[in-house]
Amino acid sequence: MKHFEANFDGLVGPTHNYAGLSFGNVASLSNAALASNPKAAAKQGLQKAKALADMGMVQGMLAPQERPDLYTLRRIGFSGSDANVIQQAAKEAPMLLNACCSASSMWTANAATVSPSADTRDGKLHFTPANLVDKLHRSIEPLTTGRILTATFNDPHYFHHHSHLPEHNSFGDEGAANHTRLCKEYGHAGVELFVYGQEATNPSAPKPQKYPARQTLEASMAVARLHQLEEDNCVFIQQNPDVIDQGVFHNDVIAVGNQNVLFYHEQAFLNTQHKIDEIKRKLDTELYFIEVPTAKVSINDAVKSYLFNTQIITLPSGEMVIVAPTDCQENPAVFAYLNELLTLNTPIKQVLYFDVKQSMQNGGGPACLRLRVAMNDMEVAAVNQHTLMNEGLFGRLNTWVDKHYRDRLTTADLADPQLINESRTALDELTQIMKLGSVYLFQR
Ligand SMILES: N=C(N)NCCC[C@H](NC(=O)CCC(=O)O)C(=O)O
Repeated sequence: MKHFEANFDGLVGPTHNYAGLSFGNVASLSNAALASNPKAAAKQGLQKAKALADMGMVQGMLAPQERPDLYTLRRIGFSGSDANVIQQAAKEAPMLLNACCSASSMWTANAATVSPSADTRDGKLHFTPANLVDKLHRSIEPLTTGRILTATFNDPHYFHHHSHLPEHNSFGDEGAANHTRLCKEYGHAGVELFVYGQEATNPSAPKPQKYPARQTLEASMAVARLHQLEEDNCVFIQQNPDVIDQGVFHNDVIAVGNQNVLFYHEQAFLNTQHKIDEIKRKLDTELYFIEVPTAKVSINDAVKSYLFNTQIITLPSGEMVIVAPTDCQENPAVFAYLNELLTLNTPIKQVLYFDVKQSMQNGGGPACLRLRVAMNDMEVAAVNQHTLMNEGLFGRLNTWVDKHYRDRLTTADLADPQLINESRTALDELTQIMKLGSVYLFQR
C-alpha cells in the first residue's frame, strides 16, 4: 500500500476582505483599512495548489463558505428581505455585518483536526471540525465546514466525521493549526502533537496576559479521545504564553513539522526539552529537531515573515521542500536563515517561494491555507475525485473565478446587497464543478 500526505487548500471565497476582525493577529488588525482583491487572492491560492500538484503531490481543494451569512444576521434580529437585512446591519451594526461577510474559511488549517487511519484504534481517518469560538466571524464556520468535509471525504467506510466540540471557551478549538503529526513514514503510526494556549479549567496555569489563547488543553484532549488515539501516540505541549502576546495566535505561526522533522522557534513552547524527550520516547525513529534561535530570527521577524507558517512537504523523490511565502525572501534575517538551513544537513533540501500576499495581509500564510490529510491509496481513491487538483480542475476554477469574482472589495462594499446574488450564483456553480451536492443552506 502506498501512503501520501495530501494537502487540501481552501479556495478563497468571493467576499475576501480586510476587516480587522482578529484581535491578537497582528496582520489582520494592521491591514484593516486596505482594499482587498478577491480575484487575485483566489488565483494566488490556486497557483500554489497547482504547483504542488505539478510536483507530484496529492492536492485537493475545499470549497469556501456562503457569505454574507444571512442566517446569522437573521438569528440576531435583522429581518425583511435579504437586501433589507444587509442594509439594516450595515447601518446599525457594521462590525457584525463584517463578521458575517468574512471569507475566513479559506484558512483550512483551522477547518478541522485530522488523524490518519494509521494512528486510530478503529483504523479510520477521523475529522473534527474546529469550533473556532474565540472569534465571532470564525465561530459561524463549523457546521458548513462539516458538510463540506463530508462531501469531500464522502465514504463512511474510510472516513469518520465528528461534530465540532461544545461552543464554549473551555473547548476553544482551532483545528490543525495547533496540531502536528510526526512519523517515520506517513503510513506508520505517528505521534500527534497537540499544542494548546491555556488550560481552561485550571485558573493557576500559565496563560497569555494581552491576547487570547484560542486553543485549550481541554479541547485538544477531547479531540484525541474522539479520534481514538492511544496515550502513547499523543504529546500535549503548551505554547509559550509570551509569544501569544507577541502575535503568535496559532502554533503554526511558530512551529511546523513533517515526518521526522520538527522546525520551531526557540521560544515556541513551555518545557521544550521535557517535551522533546517525551516525543523521542514515544516515536522510535531518527528525529530532526530544528530549533531556530532568537539571535538569528526574532519573534517579530517570524511573525512578520511567517517563517514557520511554511509547509514542509516530502516530494515523491523523498526529498523535503519548504513552501514559503515571498515575505520570507523580503526579510533579510529570515532569508539568510533559510539559506543557512539548506546547508545544515537536515532532510530539507530546497525552499520554494510563493506569492500569497492577499492571504498574508490577513495573517494567513501557505500553511494556514491548507489542511493536511495523510492517506493510503485506497483512501485517496475514496475521496470525491472532483475536489482533487489537476489540469482540468485548475482550468475550471480559474475560469470560474474570472467569471464571478471582483478585483476590489472594501468593507464599505459589504453593504452592497448585490454581493448576496454574486456569491450564491458563484457557489451554486462551484458545487456543480466539485460535485459537492447541496452543502450550502441557500441550496436546501
Ligand atoms: N494560522 C492559521 N492557521 N490561520 C490563519 C488564520 C487567519 C485568520 N485571519 C482572519 O480571520 C482575519 C479576518 C479579517 O480581519 O478580515 C484568523 O485570525 O483566524
